[in-house]
This record gives sequence, structure tokens and C-alpha cells, in this order.
Amino acid sequence: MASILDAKIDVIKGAGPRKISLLNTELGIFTVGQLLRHFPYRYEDRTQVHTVATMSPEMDFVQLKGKFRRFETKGDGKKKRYIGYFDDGTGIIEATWFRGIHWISQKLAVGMPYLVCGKPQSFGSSMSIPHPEVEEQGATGTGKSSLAIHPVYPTTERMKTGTLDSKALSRLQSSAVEIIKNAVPDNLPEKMRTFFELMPRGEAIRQVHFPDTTAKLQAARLRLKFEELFFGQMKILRDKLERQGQTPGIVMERARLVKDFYEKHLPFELTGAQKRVTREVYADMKSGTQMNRLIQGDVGSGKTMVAFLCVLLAVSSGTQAALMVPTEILADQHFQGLGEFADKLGIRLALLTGSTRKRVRDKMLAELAAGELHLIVGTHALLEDRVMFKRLGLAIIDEQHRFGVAQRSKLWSKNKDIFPHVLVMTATPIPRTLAMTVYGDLDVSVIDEMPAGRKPIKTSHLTDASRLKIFSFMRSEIQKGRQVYIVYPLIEESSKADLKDLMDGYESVSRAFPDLPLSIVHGRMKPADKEYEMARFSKGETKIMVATTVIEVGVNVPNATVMVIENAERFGLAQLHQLRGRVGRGGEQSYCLLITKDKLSRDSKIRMETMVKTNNGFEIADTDLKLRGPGDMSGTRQSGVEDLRIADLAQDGNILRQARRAAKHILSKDPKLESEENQPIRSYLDQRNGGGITWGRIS
Ligand SMILES: Nc1ncnc2c1ncn2[C@@H]1O[C@H](COP(=O)(O)OP(=O)(O)OP(=O)(O)O)[C@@H](O)[C@H]1O
Repeated sequence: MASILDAKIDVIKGAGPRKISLLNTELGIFTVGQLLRHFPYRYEDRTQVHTVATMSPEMDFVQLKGKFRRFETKGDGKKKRYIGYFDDGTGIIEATWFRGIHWISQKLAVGMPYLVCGKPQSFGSSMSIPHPEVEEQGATGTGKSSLAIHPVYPTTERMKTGTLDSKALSRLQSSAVEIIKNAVPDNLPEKMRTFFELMPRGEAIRQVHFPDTTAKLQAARLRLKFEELFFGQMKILRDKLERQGQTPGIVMERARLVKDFYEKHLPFELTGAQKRVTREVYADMKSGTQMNRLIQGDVGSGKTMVAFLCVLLAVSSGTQAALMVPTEILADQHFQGLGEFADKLGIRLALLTGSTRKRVRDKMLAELAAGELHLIVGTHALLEDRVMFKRLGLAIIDEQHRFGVAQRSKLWSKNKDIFPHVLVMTATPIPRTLAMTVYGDLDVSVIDEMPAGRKPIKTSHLTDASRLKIFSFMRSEIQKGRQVYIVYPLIEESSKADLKDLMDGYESVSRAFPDLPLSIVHGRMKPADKEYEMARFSKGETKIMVATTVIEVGVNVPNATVMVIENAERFGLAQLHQLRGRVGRGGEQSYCLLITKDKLSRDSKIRMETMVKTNNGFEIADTDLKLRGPGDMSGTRQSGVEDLRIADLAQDGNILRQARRAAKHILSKDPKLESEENQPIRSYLDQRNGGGITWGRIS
């Protein structure tokens, strides 16, 4: 059944060819439903009158009641402006116009009662409202406008010059709301709406654009956010159900190597969390259904050991395993680290990266295809088509947000007949809300315990003025036998200025520590040179490692106890936390020194304060999400997160949890959505999948 929401926007009164073309090209809007899903991003509440005395530049919108004292024209050419001094009895502000000066000066008069609305700004020591709306006060002291709360829509520059500004959009929305009157079927069952006290859909659409009161606006937004999140979760959970029902997995039960390893080679007692997560993974691998599991564990929580224990079960059961990591340094480190155990257990292990020589690679690929290699560690070079296995049983992806869903599924198809089990590991903790959407298709295990004896890292925020103190602190730690990292930002590997910073830093460290062997590693070095320097540092031959963020992910040198981060304001929170995680990996007290310039932006200050205050990755991830917004978090691109139009994952965690619970509850009772009461959900999902109602795309 086609819906009015699917009708082309031509049916809307006032939508002429010029406006339609702007809606198409600027906003990708073609249908009435898409237009209605272009929500206001803020509202101007004209039910309240503010005062000059209490207003501040942080306010989005103010409405003032008073009179103009005088007008004057200032400046020339582009700087020419017309200023009205508006007095509301509590103070005076400047109303400023840069355009339409002639017209405004004709229209406004000194001493008349007006309402002035707009966004306040501070201008030197005084306050001004640029291009305010000015309206004569009616007899009751209010404006003539019939609307109490005005919607303000996102627009682009081209729309504004093409006369499709927020006001014009609001008129189109008004016609659209008029057209759909009573014709929008609800897509949530009555019972669910009553339970969660949700407004009916049609009413919510009207209220979100043209709210009668603030309370109704809030109820409308809640209803639409819930709907958006509910259908997102519904899709994820249904896909998962389908996959679980359909995708058989290799049954892995033979644990000879696991037993061997536990009895003879386990280097330390596993933490409770490592044991629990290993059990969860083993249960999946034995279940006969293909595993898709995410292991989340804060930096240094010991994910590698869990991954290795899973490899042992896969290899014992006669299959091969692959471990894919984001950098060559890390691949090399895992190859060295696991190699030690692999040798003892008779597991044949190989390393494949972009810099593996052709001759070595050809031999390796042949052995892999013949099933003679048991475990291969590598970078995305593993994804190449010619890398084929005899029987890949377990694919582990240490993803750190760097591999997308598409790449993940490429690894799945490395077997011809059956999908391997897939284990994704991530160290950057993702806020729970985001995990539910980004990784909603995976089962999640969390390693929420650090190995015994770890001391929380002490973090300080310093400026260049403390340079001497920093050097003497480094020296005292090195004298105790420890090692130090100094990290410089190199955001673009090609940035010359950044490279110069790094080199200058290296020179000044060499001058300060002429007696000590140093290492330097950056992205422009040849992979073999990087590995060589990393290995020297790792073995303790060099005491200070000056590096760019190439060492950010996964590098493990437990004897390093000091992490100095230069120009720390240029790093994001997730990255700072990752870098800090390179220390505190052994039993010794470790330190992180964040060095910034004196003057910091508000966001940079919050980032530094957060780092000093907490070592908890989840807390840091939450703050990061709030500062940056989910659209900007890497790894969210393919997930559908950016399709959220009204829900905000940083704010709406509670609604998401409720929506997910509701979706789970419904699917547990009625997985195929056959019951009468679930028909609204089903028909909405069906229509959407079949290109029906396009109230936005969710998948
Ligand atoms: N149960 C344990 N007891 C003591 N040490 C452990 C334990 N588990 C792991 N370790 C050690 O802790 C360090 C960090 O472990 P690992 O490299 O596996 O962490 P990770 O979770 O992969 O961290 P990252 O994400 O930072 O790479 C390693 O030196 C490892 O040998």
C-alpha cells in the first residue's frame, strides 16, 4: 500500500520547480516523508520575553520587548552597517543590520513599542543581535505571529540564496503536515505505545514541526527518537536471528593444545575476566553455529592471551586460524610474542604483511592453501584474494575501529564451503550506546578487569615551561632501569611541519641525554627500519623511543613506564587513551605527561582534564562521544549511525536501551512478527525493505 509519505514533493503547496530542485540537490529530499523527516534543529520559543540584563551570548534565541532610542549608520563599503539602540528598561543592546539598510531604516521608528528577536552575540564589551526580527507589539503587548514556538531548520548557503531559508522551509512543512493529516498509520503497536507513553505517530510529526507547547514538543521528539532507535534495533536483531538460524559453524571440541598450554606454558594466572570471556568464546566455537563475537577490553587488559587461547582450540580441532591487525609493527610484535608459545606447542606460524618478499610470500601462500600452516598473523594483506586457506576455522580481527564491516565479511569468505568463526577485538572502549548500533550484529564480551598488580597510571598536564623538570623526571626513571616514550603528532604522514617537530624534538632529546641510546620511529621510515628500532627498544637496548602515533596501537613493552605526549592538544581523547595505554603494562608505577601550549580551547581543556581525572576507558569514550558527536567517531560510518536524524546517541542512551529491550522482547515472543498486534511493525519493515514508505533509510 503506497502511503502519502511516499508522494513526490510536487504535491506540496508552494513547492515550485526552483524549491524542488534545491530540496533535491541540497538535501536529497524527494518525497513528502523525506521532507517531514527534515527536522528542526532548534526552536525559537516566543512564549517567553527575556531581558537585556539577563541575556548572554550562549543563548540561542531571545525575545525582547522595548523601544529603539536612536539609529545610526556606521562604517563604509562592506563594513557599512545600520545600528538601532534598543532599550527594554533593563539595559540597551545594539540591533545591527548589514543588508537591506535602506528598507529597515524606512520601516523602523524611534520610540515605538517593538518585539525584537534573534541570537545574541557579544561584540566587544556590548551585546548585539545581528539581523534581528522586529515586530510591532500588538494591543496585548505580544506580536502578531500566531505561532508560539517557531521551528528553525538546517539549511545550506545555496538554499538561503535561493530563497529557501528556514522560514520558507517551515511554510512547506506546514503544507506537508496539512496533507498528511490523519493519513499516517502508526508503526508501533497500540500496547507498546501505551506502555512507553508514546504519542501517536501522526500527532508527533505535526508537533515536532509546529509544537503547541514545550511539553508536547518534548513528547513528540521522544516518540520519534524511540521509533528511529526501535526500528534500527529491530533490523539489527532480526538480521542476527536470521544468521544464527542459518549459518552453521564448525564444531570445535578438541582441546589438546589448550590443555597442553594450560599445564605447561601459561606464563601467568589468567584474570577472572579473561577466564570468563574465554569460556564465552569456547561455548560459541563448540555450538555448531558460526560465531560473531566482539571482545571489548580496555588497553592492556590482556586480549592477546584470550585470542591465543581461542587459536589453540581452533588448531586443536584441525582448522587454521588468522589474526589480522592494523599495523605492521603490531603484526610483527604478535608474530614474535606468539611465536615463542607456538614453537613450544608445535604450531606452525607465519607473518604476512605488505612488505613480505614475493618469494617468501609465494611459499607461505602455498603452505597455507595446503593446510601446512596453522596460524597466520598479518595486516590487511591477508584480505587479498590470493590468500586462501585449506580450512580457516577462526578469523580474529584486532580492529581498533580501522577495519569496516565490509572488510570483516571479506575474511569470512576465505573458505569455500563454510564460514569461519569470527572474533573481533577492540581496545578503544566504545560507549555502550554506540556499541549497540555499531556492533549490534555481534555478541559482546567485555574484559573488565586488569591483570593483578597493575597500578593506575598517574597523569599530569604540563606546558613547555616545565621542560627541564620533565627531562629530569625522565632521567630519574631511566636510572631506575625503566624506559620512556615521547610521542609527537603526525596527523598526515606527509606533513612537513609535523616531521620537523619530531626531528627537532629528537635532537633536543639527544642533546639532553647524550649518554643514552635512543630510538626513533615514524611513518616515513621503511618498515624494516621501523621494526629494527622497535625491536631495539623492546629488548631494552634503547632507553627512549621518540615516535609518532605509529606506536599508538597495541605496542607492548612492559618495562616502559613514562609516556610523554607532545602537543597533546592535537590528539583526540581516544587516541590519548590508547597512547597512554602503552605504559602501565607491567607491575611498576607508570606516568603519562601531557604537554600542551598555554592557551587551550574549551574542548582541549576538557580533554586534558578528563585524561588527568580518569584511567577508565569507558568514561573517556563517553566524554569523547559528547565532545565529538557519534557521526565523527571513526568506525561508525558503515553502521547506519549517521542515518539517525533525531536521536542522538550521546544524549539518548536511555531511550536506546528501552527501544532495544522492546525490540528484543517482541522478537523473543514473535520472531517472525506474525501476531495481529505486531502487524504495524511488520508492515512498516516490509514496506521499507520493499522501497515502500521512505521515512528515511535505516539499513
Ligand atoms: N592475566 C595476566 N596476568 C599478568 N599479565 C598479563 C595477564 N594477561 C596479560 N598480561 C600481560 O599484560 C600485557 C598486556 O596484554 P595484551 O597485550 O594482551 O593487552 P591488550 O588487551 O591486547 O592491550 P592493548 O589493547 O593495549 O594492545 C602483556 O604484557 C601481557 O603479557
